[in-house]
Amino acid sequence: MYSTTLCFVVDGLPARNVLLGMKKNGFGKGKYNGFGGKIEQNEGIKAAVLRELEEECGLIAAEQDLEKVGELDFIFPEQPAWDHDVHIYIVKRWQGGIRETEEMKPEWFPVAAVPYATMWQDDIHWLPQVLQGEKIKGEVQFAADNESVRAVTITAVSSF
Ligand SMILES: Nc1[nH]c(=O)nc2c1ncn2[C@H]1C[C@H](O)[C@@H](COP(=O)(O)OP(=O)(O)OP(=O)(O)O)O1
Repeated sequence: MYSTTLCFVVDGLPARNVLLGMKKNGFGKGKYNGFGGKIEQNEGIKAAVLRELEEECGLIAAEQDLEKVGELDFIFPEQPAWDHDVHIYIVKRWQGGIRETEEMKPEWFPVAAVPYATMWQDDIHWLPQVLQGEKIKGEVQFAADNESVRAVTITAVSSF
């Protein structure tokens, strides 16, 4: 099981607007998501969050501006090599301008218009809570098509 990061850029918490990226290549291509990717060997989790944020949408933030809001395990019973966990963060303060990169095309969405139909199918089960300011932990198990959700368990947690 490998570890990844996922960072949502918001204008406050509860969020009114969230920055999502349309993934242009690789895992999750064609889906909107927060910014993130694999944590490299010997890399701290927050350092990985900041590296991926800058690589994917050009924004520069500091470790103290990152707020951990979630931890999920993604399980693919038909494709165990894809099993991974994700450390989810929110950032409300940043520097630099948003830019499209080779990996992602960023776009702001009002929270009421988050494009869940064009996102990973599990997101509707936990992202609304996160954008409201809740913290969550859980597990998502995918079906045989490695896309549909077979089972989801999400619990609210008070802190990380
Ligand atoms: N079911 C799911 N729901 C979700 O919201 N995000 C998911 C997800 N499954 C994976 N992700 C996120 C986690 C992570 O930010 C990203 C996948 O990262 P990967 O590193 O596997 O992909 P990349 O193709 O970007 O590879 P690298 O650039 O080499 O890290 O997608």
